[in-house]
Amino acid sequence: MGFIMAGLDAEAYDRSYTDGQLIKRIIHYFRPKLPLMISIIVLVVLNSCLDTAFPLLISNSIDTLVSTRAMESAIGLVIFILFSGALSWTCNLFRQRFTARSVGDVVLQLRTDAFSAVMSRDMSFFDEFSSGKIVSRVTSDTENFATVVTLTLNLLSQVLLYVLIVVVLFFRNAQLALMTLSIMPLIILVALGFRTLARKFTRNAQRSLARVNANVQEIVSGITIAKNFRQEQNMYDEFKEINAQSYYVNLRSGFLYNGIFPVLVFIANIGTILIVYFGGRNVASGTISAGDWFLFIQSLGLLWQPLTSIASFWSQFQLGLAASERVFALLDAEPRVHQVDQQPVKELSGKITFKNVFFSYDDRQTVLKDFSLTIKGGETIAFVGHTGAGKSSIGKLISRFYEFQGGQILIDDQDIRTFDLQDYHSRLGIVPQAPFLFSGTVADNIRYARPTASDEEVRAVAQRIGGGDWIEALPEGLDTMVGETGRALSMGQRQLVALARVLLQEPAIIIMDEATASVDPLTEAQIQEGLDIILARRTAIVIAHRLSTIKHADRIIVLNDGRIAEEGSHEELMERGGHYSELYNTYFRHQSPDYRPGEGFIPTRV
Ligand SMILES: Nc1ncnc2c1ncn2[C@@H]1O[C@H](COP(=O)(O)OP(=O)(O)OP(=O)(O)O)[C@@H](O)[C@H]1O
Repeated sequence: MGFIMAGLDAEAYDRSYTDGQLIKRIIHYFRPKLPLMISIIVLVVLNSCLDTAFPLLISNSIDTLVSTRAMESAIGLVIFILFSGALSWTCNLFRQRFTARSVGDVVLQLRTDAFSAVMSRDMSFFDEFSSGKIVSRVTSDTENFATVVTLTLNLLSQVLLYVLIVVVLFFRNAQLALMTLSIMPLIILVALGFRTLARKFTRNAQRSLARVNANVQEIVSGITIAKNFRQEQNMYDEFKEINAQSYYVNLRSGFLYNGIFPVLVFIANIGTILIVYFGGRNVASGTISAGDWFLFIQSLGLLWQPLTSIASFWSQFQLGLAASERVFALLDAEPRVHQVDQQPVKELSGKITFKNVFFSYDDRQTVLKDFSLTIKGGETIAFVGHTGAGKSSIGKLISRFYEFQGGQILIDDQDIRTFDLQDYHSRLGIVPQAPFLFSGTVADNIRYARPTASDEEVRAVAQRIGGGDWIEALPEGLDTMVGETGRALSMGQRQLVALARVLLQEPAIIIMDEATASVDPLTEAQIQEGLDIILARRTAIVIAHRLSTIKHADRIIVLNDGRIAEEGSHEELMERGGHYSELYNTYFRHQSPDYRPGEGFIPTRV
């Protein structure tokens, strides 16, 4: 049992909505479709009237059969059956078409909203939640939402039919009508009890599917590492377990749904037995006509149908409601990064000030504690420090990807929280450690920074990086396809594209997480040349891994456990013989051209 439910907990941003709230939200989406919805309702009413008239007319005809004009009534009946059949078919056709159109349009809108909600979430959201699960909210959950609406419309037509038939039956014989309806409370009670269980089971089924999606997505993205470490069997075993969970969860909900239907039909059949027996007695005693008896028996099917179909619909109906709940939770997820104003960001000199900043990703650990630092406009700062010291976190805070909990961050002496974030990001160039390229050509990827840039501008910036030699080395130059995530290019080439991209953007502040992957000396030189151009005249925050970058920086900041341990130039810090010289000997010294393996370390004066 534990295994079946493991990992199916709600996401932190999930929330529960009442049915009323959900329906209100759904109606809100349908408001622009009002004319189409009115047409659908008119067609539903017409359909239901025709379906009610059908048994009514046959019942009347049975009564007239005993009269002398039996033949005439039979012909009239045939004509009516043909006419009402054709009309009902036409109404149904248009109803289905209108429904498909309006539901399709709403799903289109909902999916667009879900997608833009995902796009606007801050980075903490993506760190916290698996991309596979987010994907399934935008794709399959919005699809399931469509089902709920289509079913509701079908249900509406059935309920209307139900009401019409009940009215007709009461007019014919109130006593028999009451008897027919006496079973109804029992059916409703069973259906309601089932409802709570069904919602829970369906929600688990969706979560287990999202888990399968997330697992497959992670495995496919990390397949190189998996193969490298020969983890195929482990991955397979993990998938088998998650897939088996999905199987059991679905099996359980299948049993529930399949079990409920026969129960409801059984209760409905008790109603039929009552009507056949008591109705037959009434006919024999002459209280009701044979036609009326037929009408009651015939109507029973129509009467139970909506109730039993509510139950059989319920699986999909619940699936749709749970899906819409998940989509709305995604839409309503609270942003963690809060801007207090939306001021436009014009030219920036690039001065950055941290004033007593406190920052943590979660409750477990405070990454920056009372952190203060001023970076002058145009200055190049190299952050160094042991892994986990907080270097990248500083970059993420300047990028405004995460919210800090205390203190102030000022950009050009203005609070970072007052900026229009889109505007601010356009002044910020970010070069990640492993550059991500989108499928398309090299030129497309460079142009990503400024879509309006002409071919000449793209070519010009590419030429500026490393003299453009690297473009010649690509099979089709700037038109070379980079493949998914840039897989068709070497790591060095990807870095060069990323540099050209940021150069085209002309940002005021550059945040660069320097690549640790080693590249050949020629590419290294091209990258260095590109960096010299990019970092000049801009504020640059470099999470440095290469000795040459560190030596070229205006200032080196040594971080230790979220605090500044030392700062100064390479020479000053080496002279001091503290934390930096220790780091130098451990990490950077082997990159020096003067380094000879086996000659030992430069002694530090700690
Ligand atoms: N998204 C995250 N969620 C929770 N904790 C995080 C997250 N990212 C980093 N941390 C934690 O914050 C601390 C600082 O991480 P950070 O990435 O800033 O270090 P770093 O100095 O850049 O390390 P490295 O050189 O290895 O990249 C680490 O202890 C890390 O475990």
